[in-house]
Amino acid sequence: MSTPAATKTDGYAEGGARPAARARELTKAYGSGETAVIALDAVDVEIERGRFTAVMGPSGSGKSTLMHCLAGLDTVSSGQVWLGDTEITGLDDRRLTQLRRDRIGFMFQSFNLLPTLNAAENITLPMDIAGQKPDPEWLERVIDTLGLRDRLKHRPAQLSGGQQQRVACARALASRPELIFADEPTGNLDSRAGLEVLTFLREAVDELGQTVVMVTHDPSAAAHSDLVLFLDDGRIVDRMEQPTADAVLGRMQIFTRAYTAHEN
Ligand SMILES: Nc1ncnc2c1ncn2[C@@H]1O[C@H](COP(=O)(O)OP(=O)(O)OP(=O)(O)O)[C@@H](O)[C@H]1O
Repeated sequence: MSTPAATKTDGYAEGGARPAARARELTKAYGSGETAVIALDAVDVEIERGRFTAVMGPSGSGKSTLMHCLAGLDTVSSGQVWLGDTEITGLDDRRLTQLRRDRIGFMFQSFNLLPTLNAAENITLPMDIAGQKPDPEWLERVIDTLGLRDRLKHRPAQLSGGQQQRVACARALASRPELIFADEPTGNLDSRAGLEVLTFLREAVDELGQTVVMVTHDPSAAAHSDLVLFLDDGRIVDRMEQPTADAVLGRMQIFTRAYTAHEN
């Protein structure tokens, strides 16, 4: 059954739970003067803890920029960003790097696995670099939830695309981050492997209590989330709770129609 898009359009969560991340009046411009591109235009958003949020919108609408600014991977032009209770706008590089390392897990379209390391070594690599010890109980749980138990000694070349992405997912989860950002995590996968990854992200939220933010172009991927935020032209223009692929597709088509009407 399709869920109609809610009328609330400011991207703010209902209720009072402490958000995993939030931004206020977040503006990001690339370049300056007449050639400046406003990638994000005074965005207010809250990422709810323990939920799976998808970010959708046309190409160039600002999805990746929003994710990068929320994750402290990119500087903002104005406005404020918080990770948990910590305001990250204004932090120096050293503290920002530390905060990202301690609190955030990343999954990108390219898995960024090291070919010479086996799956187990790839999973713990960021923690090894940081000189941190994974919580063994947690790591075991992640490995089992992701079905990687019998693949731990395999190198990336000996794994399927879906298995490689699961290793990337386990790596993102290994340090038990407060927040996982996934940028098109199914973009390079066939539909079966993509479904596996989405199922595991869902399980990370439902069974492991993680918070996930995923940028995607794919309505059926977004249907695995709890909430879809729609971006257009650097603004959050809509949100949809309990999305279905059909409802998301219908909402995306409104963008396409708007552009076509604009061009004609
Ligand atoms: N480094 C950059 N320099 C200049 N402009 C940029 C840069 N990065 C992004 N932009 C511009 O900012 C806007 C938003 O880009 P962004 O990558 O966030 O969009 P997106 O919604 O993720 O797009 P896509 O779906 O195509 O990946 C676009 O107009 C883009 O051209």
